[in-house]
Amino acid sequence: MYRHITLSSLALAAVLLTAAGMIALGALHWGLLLLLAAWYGSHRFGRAVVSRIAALRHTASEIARSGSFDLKAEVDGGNEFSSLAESFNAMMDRLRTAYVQSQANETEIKSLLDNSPHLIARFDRDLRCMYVNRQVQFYFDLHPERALGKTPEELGIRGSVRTQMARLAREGGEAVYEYDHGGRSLETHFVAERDADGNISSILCVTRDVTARRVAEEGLRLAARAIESSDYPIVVTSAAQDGFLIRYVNPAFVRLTGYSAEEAIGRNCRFLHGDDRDQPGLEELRAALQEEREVHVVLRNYRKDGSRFWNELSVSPVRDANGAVTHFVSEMVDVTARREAQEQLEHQATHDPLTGLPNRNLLTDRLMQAISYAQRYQRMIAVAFLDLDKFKHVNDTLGHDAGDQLLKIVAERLSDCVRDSDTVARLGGDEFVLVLYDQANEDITYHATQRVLSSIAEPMVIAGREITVTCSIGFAVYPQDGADAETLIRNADTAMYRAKELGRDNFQFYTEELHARINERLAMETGLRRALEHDEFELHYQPRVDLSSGKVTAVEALIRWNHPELGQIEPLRFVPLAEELGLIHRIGEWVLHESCRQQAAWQKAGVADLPVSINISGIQFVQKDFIKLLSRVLRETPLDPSRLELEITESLSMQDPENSIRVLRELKALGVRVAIDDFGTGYSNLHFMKQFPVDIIKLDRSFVQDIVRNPEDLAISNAVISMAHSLHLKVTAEGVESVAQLALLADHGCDEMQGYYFSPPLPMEQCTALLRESRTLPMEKLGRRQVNRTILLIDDEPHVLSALERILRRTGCRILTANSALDAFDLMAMHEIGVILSDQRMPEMTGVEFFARIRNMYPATVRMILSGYADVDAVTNAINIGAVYKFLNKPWDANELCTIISEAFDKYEDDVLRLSGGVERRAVAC
Ligand SMILES: Nc1nc2c(ncn2[C@@H]2O[C@H](COP(=O)(O)O[C@H]3[C@@H](O)[C@H](n4cnc5c(=O)[nH]c(N)nc54)O[C@@H]3COP(=O)(O)O)[C@@H](O)[C@H]2O)c(=O)[nH]1
Repeated sequence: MYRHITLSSLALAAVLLTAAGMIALGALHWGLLLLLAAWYGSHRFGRAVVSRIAALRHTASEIARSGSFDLKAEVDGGNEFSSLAESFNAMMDRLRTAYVQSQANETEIKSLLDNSPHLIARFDRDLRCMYVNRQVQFYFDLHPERALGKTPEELGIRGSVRTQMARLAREGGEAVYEYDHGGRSLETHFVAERDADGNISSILCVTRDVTARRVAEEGLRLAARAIESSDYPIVVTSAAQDGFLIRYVNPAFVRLTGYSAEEAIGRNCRFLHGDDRDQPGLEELRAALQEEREVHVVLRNYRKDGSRFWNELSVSPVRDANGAVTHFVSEMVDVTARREAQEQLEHQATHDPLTGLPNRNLLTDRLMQAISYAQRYQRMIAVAFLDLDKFKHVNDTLGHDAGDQLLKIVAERLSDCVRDSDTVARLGGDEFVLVLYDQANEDITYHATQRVLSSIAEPMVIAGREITVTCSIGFAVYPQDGADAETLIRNADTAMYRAKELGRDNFQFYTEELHARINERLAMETGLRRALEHDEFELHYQPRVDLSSGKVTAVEALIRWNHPELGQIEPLRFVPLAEELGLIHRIGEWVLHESCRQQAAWQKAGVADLPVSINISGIQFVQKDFIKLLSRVLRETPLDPSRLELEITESLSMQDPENSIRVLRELKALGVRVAIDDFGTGYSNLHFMKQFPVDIIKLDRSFVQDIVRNPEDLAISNAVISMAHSLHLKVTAEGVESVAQLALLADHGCDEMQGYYFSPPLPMEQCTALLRESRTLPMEKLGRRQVNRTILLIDDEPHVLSALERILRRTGCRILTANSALDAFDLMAMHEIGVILSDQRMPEMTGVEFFARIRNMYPATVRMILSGYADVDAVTNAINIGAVYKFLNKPWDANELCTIISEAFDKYEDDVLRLSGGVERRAVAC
């Protein structure tokens, strides 16, 4: 029984184990039913075990009913049934563990499938949906349960996809298929699954949405196409760690730079900068690349052929998914045309269009910069204001084109005269400004100025004619003459005016005194405009004297301006200003009227009937209706035209000689007398002089001033007198101040004199008195007195002179003495001297030097040196050139000296005779 029970128990255990196995496989329900069946089967094993088995069965059926693995079989009694119950309980524990694990796995798989972003489905061979995860909701808008059992068509899958699935279900294999579904791009991976026998059991489908990827790919494709076909050059470079090397260039880059893609790729973009590395944009670009940020710069780049272009460059970093910069994309825009247009505009705003030089704006800018530099480093700057002399004349005579050409040449010459670092600007017209930086001293400025003056004065060929212009320059120096650009330019301008006043073709530095003069000029400008209305002008009269009779032959009317504050102003200070201001016509007319009126008054009053001469300004002379005006005034006064004399300067008459001839002829036709004033200072053309219908030539004061001592002045005066006489003109010497000048001029045949020696210009009343008393020049003053055999002794030691005088009295000749060479000149001018005995050592000049001059002025004189010292070279030279006849030593032998002097007079008389071509010896009485 026991064995039977045991066997029964074993059979039961086997059944239970089988049941357990079934349970373990997940068929718990069925296991319990089998257990009950086994239990019924074992009923036959006896009633003894019935109750235990009943208990065990009860436990098992409770477990089956409740599904709870926590119920336990009773394990008491210590027999086989207890052991069975224990095993039962242990089995249930393991079943519970397996069950829990299986539940967890199932949940996990379901969760994985449901959480997959892809749609996963399985179809059976008949293509009915067996399984689908919950993504079906997203992809096909279906609840998963409603999809089960559906065919692809019922799920909306048709056409080629459906055909593909059917093929796989038939033939097996796998396939990837992309298709459009409801506007989205889906990609499904189909796999035909096989069972253990290798038969196709199902089709597994994994579908994913590739819309975003496709859009991105399309975007990339379009971007690549756009970049390739873009007109703007595009360059992609690597990031810093890879050395910013070019990875890509588009065709527009190739077109712009001339570099092929192969030549550019792998290089750093810096090859596009050439040697032009010092560009502000490059600094900015480098900083932006280091800081991995966008940047926009404009650079000068160079093509493969070396030509320059302006590149407006925009660089942007490209970042990867992690935000790290991997590349830079640069877009280039060729802005050369725009830049050049802009540069041209800027150039036009800052440069003079004719010469290309900086204009006033740029000049002021540069000067301001220079001043701040000079201030910091204690340097000097010279500002030169330059104005061409008589540029207007070139414009008027040759035309504006020629004037423009001249200005361009001047601009080039000025630029060549200064350093590259200096500035040459044109302010307009014929005004230029030079800024000479860093002038260590005035010497440097002086040399630069000399260069400018001589360079401008070089002849130039314009409109087929060679012309020469000069310029006047004024300087102002920083810091002493001004602390700002405007003041410096203004003061340089002031100095330039001074240079003009001083006769042009020179330069002047600005001074405070000049400033005062300019202020005065401004005051004069204002005053001059109202001077006529306020009756501030007056005429003074200076007599002219005939040198053969000593009588007054004419009076010259000279204007004076009685300024209410500045007092009496001489004409040289205001006439040029009146010319400049265009007031000279009215003033000239007043002078003409007043002088004619005065002459008529003197005539009427019986004071004198002499011509009155007036000065005519160049502007009046070329005035169209000048002759008409003259006739009117002569008529109104009324005045006999022969009683009016007009003085025109030599330089004015020679400016346009043909026109002068025409006007002078008209004047002559009117019956007016004409004098050429300041003769010798201009450049007379004798060919024209011959044709000038004039009456008098006035020898300029500058030659008269030094005529007694200066052989050249004497020679010029002589030449003027000879030339005038050969043209049958009279000569008036101007500015005669001394008897010596007078004597010498008379001796050389001068016809008239005017000067302080006889009378200064006098106010009308005083002149009337002079004329009324018929004052004359004493005749004894006229010409050198001729007394036979006159000797001149010259020595600065009075006792030597008296000793010589004592000895030479024996010779019977007239003895004149002088303590200096200068006194000797005067005596020579006034007397006819045959022999001169001079000391060698004198304060003003040596005896040899004195004789060299005398030889030129009075060639017939016999010149001897009497000296205690012998400068052998000088004396030998003097004897060789004929300046000295004999050299005598101190102390002298009285008899021998008298003999030598007598022989010297013989020689003089022979020479005079020979030179005059005469036959008679002049008086020889001693
Ligand atoms: N258009 C006009 N110009 C005029 C007029 N009046 C004068 N002028 C011009 O001014 C120049 C200077 O004149 P002024 O200062 O009057 O000088 C004259 C004399 O004073 C001076 N002079 C005469 N004698 C002497 C002398 O012995 N020594 C000396 N130092 N100066 C002397 O010379 C001037 C006369 O010169 P000139 O006319 O050349 O005969 C004057 O030259 C005119 O150009 C006017 O009304 N209109």
